[in-house]
Amino acid sequence: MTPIDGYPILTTAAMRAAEEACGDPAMLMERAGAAVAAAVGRLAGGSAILILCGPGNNGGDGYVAARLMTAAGHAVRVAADDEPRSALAIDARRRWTGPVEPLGTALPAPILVDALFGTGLTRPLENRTAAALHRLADAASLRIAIDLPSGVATDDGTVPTMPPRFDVTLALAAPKPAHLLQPAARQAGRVRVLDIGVPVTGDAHVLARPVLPDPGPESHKYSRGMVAVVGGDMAGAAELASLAAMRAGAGYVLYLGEGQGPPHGLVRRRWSPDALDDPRIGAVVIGPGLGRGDGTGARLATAIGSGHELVIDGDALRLLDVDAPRTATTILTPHAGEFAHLFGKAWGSKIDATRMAARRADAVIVHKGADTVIAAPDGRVAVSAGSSDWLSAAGTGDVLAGAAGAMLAAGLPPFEAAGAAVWLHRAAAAVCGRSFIADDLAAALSRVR
Ligand SMILES: NC(=O)C1=CN([C@@H]2O[C@H](COP(=O)(O)OP(=O)(O)OC[C@H]3O[C@@H](n4cnc5c(N)ncnc54)[C@H](O)[C@@H]3O)[C@@H](O)[C@H]2O)[C@H](O)CC1
Ligand SMILES: [K+]
Repeated sequence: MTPIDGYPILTTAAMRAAEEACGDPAMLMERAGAAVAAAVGRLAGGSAILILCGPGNNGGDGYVAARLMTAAGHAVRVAADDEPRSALAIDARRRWTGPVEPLGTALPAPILVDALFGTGLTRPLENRTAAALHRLADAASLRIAIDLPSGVATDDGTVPTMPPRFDVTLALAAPKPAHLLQPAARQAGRVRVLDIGVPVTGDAHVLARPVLPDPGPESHKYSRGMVAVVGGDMAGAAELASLAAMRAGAGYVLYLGEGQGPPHGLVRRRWSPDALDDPRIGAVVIGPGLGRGDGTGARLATAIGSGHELVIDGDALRLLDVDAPRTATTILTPHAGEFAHLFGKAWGSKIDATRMAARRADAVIVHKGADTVIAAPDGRVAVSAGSSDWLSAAGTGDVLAGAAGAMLAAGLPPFEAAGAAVWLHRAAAAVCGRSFIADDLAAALSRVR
């Protein structure tokens, strides 16, 4: 049972290919069932367990786990409506010698294990199946899904049938898109991977703890990274981005706009067309509080023309022509609305859509949300899991843009810089707890840095 950070994310097709490359499928199901039995046995303590088994190999895993847990002394019952269909599941069912209760009349148990459907779900659950699953889950004190909560679409995280909210989901071999993408991810609860000896690789990964650029004895403010934040109509947003860049570790932050006041470490200058001429600038952040008034387009054109590495956020995303050639390394940080404005209707999952957008814009894209997806033009993807719902507040995007600027200016390549910023932002939100404001979030970057 390992946490998912850093794991490759596999679609159904990729998972099947990985399984097929592994040889004997019966042995794989036995290993999957054994891994489930060990994990559920540990989570259950001595409590009674009810396993719901479906007609495919997800159900097969359930029958194997039921047999092994019973042999290990656990009190296990099995409920199923459909006879198994796949050869593997038929064999697993045959080797379960206990009774199989109908789902509709099965009595609840404190530990509910959902082995109804996994990666093979092709349509919504039948009403009676969904009703039984919800009834038994509601009555349980611990709900565990095997591979996926039954009812979610593996590859895009949509929910053909809304499953109950699980406490734990045991992903077999690797996480799948539905473990990370909303709304499915929310229903999965804590996701842990069970290693069943299937080697997995891919170019999409769960965002892992970054290696952050720390200063050394030889460091000075410019070597730590100089960030220029271009201000505009709303000084507060650009100031928040500036503060976040400082808190994320930049050695020198230059705020180019109106307004004054603390922090005293922030260098303030009015915007001028030659304001970005300083070659020591490592990254320019533009968009937070830029507004849409006169001159904002010219500021964006100056920033793009400066050749400095760029973080383009907020209002600047409304002005940007994503298809126009750019020479500078660029990170774009759209939320869903900005993403739709820039790239039109999304195709496929959020992972697919973000990957295609990164190729098209030739930029690293941070597609924000409760399931932030980061994609690079070369096809690499990182997905952030488990961010705080309290991040849905004004100004938190400005903080992310500033942090991304700091990471770029410190010398991280753009995909790594974006990932590091998203990680720090999420970690800062976690230490802020509930109902924080964007200023608290920016301040908390220092604590998680
Ligand atoms: N990852 C691994 O290495 C291993 C995974 N295993 C488990 O196998 C399942 C996937 O099995 P599969 O048989 O392909 O799919 P399902 O069990 O999810 O169900 C398919 C089964 O159900 C029918 N069906 C689909 N949708 C519905 C519906 N809404 N209502 C009724 N019936 C439906 C479909 O036609 C099929 O007959 C994976 O998740 C793992 O749990 C293996 O153990 C091997 C190792
Ligand atoms: K399941």
